[in-house]
Amino acid sequence: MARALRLAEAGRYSSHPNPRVGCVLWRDGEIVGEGAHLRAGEPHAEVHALRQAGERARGATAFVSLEPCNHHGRTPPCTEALIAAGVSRVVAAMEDPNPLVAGQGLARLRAAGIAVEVGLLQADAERLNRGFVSRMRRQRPFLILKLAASLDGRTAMASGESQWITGAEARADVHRLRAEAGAVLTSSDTVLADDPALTVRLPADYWAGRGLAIPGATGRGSPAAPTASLASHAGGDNAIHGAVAGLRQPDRIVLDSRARVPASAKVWAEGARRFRVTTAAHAAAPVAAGVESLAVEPDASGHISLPALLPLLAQRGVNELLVECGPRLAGALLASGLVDELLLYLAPALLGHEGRALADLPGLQRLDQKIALRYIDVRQVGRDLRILATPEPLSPPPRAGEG
Ligand SMILES: NC(=O)C1=CN([C@@H]2O[C@H](COP(=O)(O)OP(=O)(O)OC[C@H]3O[C@@H](n4cnc5c(N)ncnc54)[C@H](OP(=O)(O)O)[C@@H]3O)[C@@H](O)[C@H]2O)C=CC1
Ligand SMILES: Nc1c(N[C@@H]2O[C@H](COP(=O)(O)O)[C@@H](O)[C@H]2O)[nH]c(=O)[nH]c1=O
Repeated sequence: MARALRLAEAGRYSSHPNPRVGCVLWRDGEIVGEGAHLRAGEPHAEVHALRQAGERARGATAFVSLEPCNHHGRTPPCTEALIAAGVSRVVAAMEDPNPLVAGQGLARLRAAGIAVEVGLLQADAERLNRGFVSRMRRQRPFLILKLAASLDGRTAMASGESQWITGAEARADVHRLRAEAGAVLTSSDTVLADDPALTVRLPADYWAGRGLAIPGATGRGSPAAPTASLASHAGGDNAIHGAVAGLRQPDRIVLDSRARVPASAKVWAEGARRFRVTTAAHAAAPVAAGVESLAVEPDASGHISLPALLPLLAQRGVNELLVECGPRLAGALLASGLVDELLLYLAPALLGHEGRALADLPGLQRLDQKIALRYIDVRQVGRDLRILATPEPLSPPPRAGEG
């Protein structure tokens, strides 16, 4: 199963909106077939593994990182393929949270007389597909808030100047996060201040240095284009040995309640799905060609209602949402309890008290109102520190007469 999970990693940058899935077929003490799901619409991991195994699949055990599908989607059901191939046992790391599958795949296999087990390395499997799991179970994407700051927590100078606070390695790490995410979200104010591209721009040697060969990654300096080709390897059915599928560019989403972002903004450049989110009152305002305009009701502050927006993004297939914004939206997100993970890049520099804060959290007066975090991982990336933290659940507001 550990091998199946490693194989699933091959789809980390490409399987979106589908989950990352790997499959190993095991018979008489050896691997007879293996595969990974690389792209929506292309064969599932089980199909690749069965093709590689051929007749040797008969009587084999299939280790799959996710319950095999039992429905006709863009490809036929994997359950039928496993049954037809004569597999005798299926071990799945987790049930598929997709309501179209949700146990039915395992039930179908059992009904066909196949021995079925579920739950081996389940926590790893859930972590690998945390975005897909969030979209299916919570009807919203897994939300990662990324911020870059100086050691004294400043995200920009008072003038708004912020490029660059962190170094090249840390910024490359952010591009890797973008490549992994289904979508990158920012705000009107950040677009107006920075005119960000929000693209993945990583040279081929970045990936090669990580043991990954990504066809379509570019030579140093030029933008990475999405690619449809796969790396191939001798003897296998799909590209899974130390390779991942081609890069895709994440969707770009701009919160722009009053439709202030001009059509000339770099974020609207072609190469990915693009969404402008306004309030209904501004939904008809002109928008750049190829950009879908979404209307969401404002919240009490007059801005886009964040809890109302996230299900719309889930409906559009966004599994993991990376937010790259300034202190006001960051504060609003943290205060709303919608942040699943905070990634903070801290530069070895001090920018002084006049610089912009990390997160504006108006109304905090008492220590018990703090946004509490838990450090998950701390490491150095180039010259900067990278802190991965998760917010603790928000404490309920004090009742009248308390505090
Ligand atoms: N160091 C870093 O990591 C980064 C730094 N920056 C810097 O940050 C500065 C911009 O920061 P800032 O002005 O705070 O902008 P933000 O990126 O925090 O965005 C503010 C905008 O977000 C929207 N917004 C605010 N509150 C809410 C809410 N409660 N719900 C929904 N939407 C909300 C509003 O858009 P609307 O008005 O359309 O409703 C508002 O104008 C720039 O100088 C930029 O260079 C930017 C990104 C990253
Ligand atoms: N200043 C700053 C960051 N700023 C973020 O990067 C965006 C620019 O993206 P792009 O145009 O695609 O390069 C910008 O709008 C802001 O969200 N990021 C960092 O990792 N480190 C930094 O020091």
